[in-house]
This record gives sequence, C-alpha cells and structure tokens, in this order.
Amino acid sequence: MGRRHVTDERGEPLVLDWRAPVSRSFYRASVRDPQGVAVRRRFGFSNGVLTSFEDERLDRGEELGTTSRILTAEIERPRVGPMRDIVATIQPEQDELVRADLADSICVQGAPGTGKTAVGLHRAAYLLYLHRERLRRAGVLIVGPNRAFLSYIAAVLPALGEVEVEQATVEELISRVAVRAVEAPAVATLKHDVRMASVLRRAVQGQIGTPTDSITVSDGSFRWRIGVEPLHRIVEETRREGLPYGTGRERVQARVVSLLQRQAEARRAESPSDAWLRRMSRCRPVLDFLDAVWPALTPEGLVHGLFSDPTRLAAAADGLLSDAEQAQLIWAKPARTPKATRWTAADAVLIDEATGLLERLSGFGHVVVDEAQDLSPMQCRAIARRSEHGSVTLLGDLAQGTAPWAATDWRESLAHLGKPDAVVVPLTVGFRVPAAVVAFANLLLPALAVDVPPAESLRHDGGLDVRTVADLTSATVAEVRAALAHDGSVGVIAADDAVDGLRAALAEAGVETATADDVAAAERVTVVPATLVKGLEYDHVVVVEPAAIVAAEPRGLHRLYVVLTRAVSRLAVLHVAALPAPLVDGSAD
Ligand SMILES: Nc1ncnc2c1ncn2[C@@H]1O[C@H](COP(=O)(O)OP(=O)(O)OP(=O)(O)O)[C@@H](O)[C@H]1O
Repeated sequence: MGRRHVTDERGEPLVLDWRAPVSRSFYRASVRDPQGVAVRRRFGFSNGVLTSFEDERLDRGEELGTTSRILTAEIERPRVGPMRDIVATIQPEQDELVRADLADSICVQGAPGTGKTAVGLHRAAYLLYLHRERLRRAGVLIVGPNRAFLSYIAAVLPALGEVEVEQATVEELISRVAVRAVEAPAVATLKHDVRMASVLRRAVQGQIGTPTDSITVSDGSFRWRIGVEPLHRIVEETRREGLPYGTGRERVQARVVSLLQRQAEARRAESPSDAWLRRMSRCRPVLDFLDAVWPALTPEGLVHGLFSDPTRLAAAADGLLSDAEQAQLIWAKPARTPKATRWTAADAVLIDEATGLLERLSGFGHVVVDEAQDLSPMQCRAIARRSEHGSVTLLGDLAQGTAPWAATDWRESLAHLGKPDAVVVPLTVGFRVPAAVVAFANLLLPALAVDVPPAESLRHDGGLDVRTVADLTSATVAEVRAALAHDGSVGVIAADDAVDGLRAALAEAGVETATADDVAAAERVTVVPATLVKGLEYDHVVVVEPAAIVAAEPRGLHRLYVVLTRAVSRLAVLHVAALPAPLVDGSAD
C-alpha cells in the first residue's frame, strides 16, 4: 500500500492506493480489532532505497502505536521546504476523519501540530479518489489564511496525484471589488457582524415596490392592458418565492409578458411569435414598470447606496444596529458612484453577501477550511454560499484565534456555515512541538479564555531556551548562526515592524534569508512576521521579543501562542523587555 496505485507489466497490482477501501484496515487494525490483519509491516525508505522495516504481529498481541520507530523517524525528520504528505503514518484517529463520508461535514478542534492541516488535505485527496467524477464537476476548495500558508501546503495534494483542487484565501474568494482602503478596526468589526446580513437582506427587500399604475402596451395593431390588481399579485407571489433578487426580477418580467401573451392568444386565437414576446418583454412600459417595482440592482450599488445615505441605512438597520453603529457605517465623503468607491476588505465581504442575495453563486462539492477560528460570521456565510450543496471540513484551534472576531465556540461558526449538525472532533496528539515547548506555550492558555482540550506531545526530544539578552539584534544573529550548525530549517519570528531590521542585520552578518511565501528558497533561514506564521513550522525557531509581539495587536497573547508553537525541534526565546506575565513562571531565567 502506498501513495499511488502501481501495477507490474502484467497489470497485477504491486502497490495499492492508500485510499482504496482495502487499505483502510492498514490504518485502523489494532490488537483489539485486528480486522483480519495478522501482520502489519511498514517500510522505511530514503531516496528510492529501502532503509528499514517494522512489523506488528497483531495476531500475537503486538502493537506499536505511537512508539513505532518509523513514525518517530518521520516526525523527527528535519523539515526543509514545503509540507509533506503523511500517507505512511496516518494515525487511526486521523484516518477516521480522513475517511469520513462525503456527505458529512466535520469540525476538527486540535492544538498546534496535531495534524489538522494534514488531515484536511488527505481528506480532500480521499474524497477525490472515491467520488472523482462528482467532485471533478463540482470542485474541491481549500481555504487558508494567507498566501505564505497556501504555498507551504501547495505541494501536498499534487504529491498525492490530485492537481485539480482550488486553493484560496477568503479574501481571494470574495474579490469581486478591488480593496483600496483600510478603515478603523471597530468599523471593520461591525461590518463582519452577522447582523449585517439582516441589514443587507432588508435593504434588498426594501427595493421592491408596490404597483400603482396599470401597464398599457401597444404592438402596432392592438393595445393591451394589465391592471394594477394582477400586477400586484405578480409582485407578491414572486416576493414570497424567496428567489435571489435578480432572478425575481426576471420572473416578474416573464409573468407580465405571459399575461400579455394570454390576452393576445384570446383575441387572435393563435400564439404570438417569439419575436413578439421578446419585443413585449423589452418594451418601455414593461421596463418602466420593472424599474419602479423591482429595479435592477448591483451588489456594489446596494452597499454604496446604504453607506452613502443615512435614511436608506436607517430603513434597513433600524432595530438591528444602534444609531451610533449606523453613524459609524455612514461614509463622511461618499464617492459619487460605486465604481469610484475605495472599498475596504470588510466592504468586500458585504458585497459578497449582497451578491448572494441578488444571484445564486456556484458552489463546491467539498470545502476544507483551515485556521477556521479566524473567520468572522460574515466570512463563514461567504463560505456557506459556496458549499450549500456540498460538505465542509472545518479545521482550527480556538486558542489560536487572532482576528478581532475570532470564534469562541465552534457551534456558532458551524451555524454561520450552514452546517449546524456537523460533529466537532478533537485531535489531541501533537506531532510537531516537543513536550517542553508545549508546556511553555501552554502557560499562556489560561489567559486565552477558551475552552479547548489539552494536547499531549509525541516528542520528548527537542530543546527550549528562554534568555534575557543585552541586544536583540546581535543575539538573534548569534542564535541563527548556532542553529545553522544543525540540520533543518530556521525560522526567526518577530513583531511585524521588527522584521526588516532583523533581515538587514542577518544579511550584514552574511546570513541570507528567505521570505515565508518562498517555500522553494535555497536559504535555510526565514524571517517571518508574527502575523504571517500561522500554520507554518520550522525545525529551529528563534522568537524575538515576545512582549513586542503581544503589544502589537489586541489579541497579542493568542498571537504569541501561535508563534511559540511553530518549533519542530528547538525553540529559543530572546528578550530584552520582561516576558508577558503568563510566561514568567515558565521562564528559564
Ligand atoms: N500521522 C502523522 N505522521 C507523521 N507526521 C504527522 C502526522 N500528523 C501530523 N504530522 C506532522 O505534524 C506536523 C503538524 O501537522 P499540521 O501542520 O497538520 O498540524 P496543525 O494541527 O494543522 O497545526 P497548527 O494548529 O499549528 O496549524 C506536520 O509536519 C505534519 O506533517
């Protein structure tokens, strides 16, 4: 069994695909439930050469579990370059998630390094194998927090033979307008609030008017008339159908034309031609009627109209947003047109919501969302619109939530995603971070105000060194030099505004560095801003001045928790300022 199906020259299988139903027992068989397996043998190989093998005689009660040497070697192997697949060593509790049914939406809550990303990517590959035709048509989407992360994971699915998977950030998914402005964090947070969905829905419904005049149309030979009463019925009936607004407009138009058609049939005793029907649907009186009771709308126009006009906003937001909140949303100097508007990232989310009210978006068959704890309710809804008829795999860790609107309860996120019944499954075995480093980072947990199951690290090697230094820059250069004596990657993580200085100092000392989004870089050292390091890992991590990382943003302690859990082998924490209070007890000073 292995990564791909391999046959010999006669077509006989030599290697079975790890995803084939028959492979399931390889991952799941245990002494308690051998599933017909007498011996499980794992091979280790390096550069095409078999280097080891390891047997478990399940029939004799032997089971290695996480003490497997091959698993240990795999976990401890130095990290270089992009993320790798874990086909050889998927653990039973991970396998259960990977092989969950396509119809099942699941949410995985796991501490740093418990394999959430790995599980999500292997699940995508598994589902594509089992439902290839269906998912090729509908599509599979992976959503990640930023480009650096997406390039880090980009090679995993192709290595498993899957190349037709879209990978995007939420911002890329909803990029109907270009983002050209930033706004106060409080305003952005308000725009990400789920109440905005109701405001927009009301704003759209508020566009639908009541017919006050009849329609009179002449086709050259006759004059046709539709009275107010039937027009009223058409609008009401269509409104009740709850279609996207744009579809509703087409439906009203078609119904009006159909009434004209019936009158024509009654008078002439034959059906009017298609050309006649087309002409009627586009004639001035019909279009004027439509523009009066069901005007054409664009998502940009709707949002622009709301934020430019306090009366319009009040009509949609009364009872939902306070006067002060409404005032926050109104632009001081609105652009004259939607096109001239300098949209913010939060506006883009609202425009996407508006788009969903006006038209039906095409969805994916399955969506994997990584680092999902950072999605706002409105972003969850944007994903829900793209997975309405599909399923989702939601991956995250409430303790790593750094966005102002970060989730504190998975059930709420799942409700916004339209999958309220999805199960929430914990992963608690850590494959990345050494136990000593986990213990140090866990000192932060009580201050993070989240309820998450603690994780146990499989790695008892590794080192932690927390040091007060006289000068951060020279200490960082010395630490990086020392780290380069070991195998593997080195990640220097600092507050965003310290990154350029550290890069320059390392360059001056003759140490070339890469940026986080360049996974193919030849340099072994990467200097990463704290806000971009989520989901990434390095063998040796140097964290520079934790207090500055915490001070840089409102949820700085959560950010520091992410930063401290990136190390695969060794973590050095260098500081001049005092360590943030929750860490002081754990410091080796
Ligand atoms: N069963 C496994 N066998 C070998 N390695 C594994 C296994 N599961 C996870 N790993 C490795 O552990 C590391 C952490 O995995 P991953 O990045 O998926 O964790 P995560 O839970 O997404 O972490 P974070 O919360 O920090 O984003 C990766 O290097 C991954 O390859």
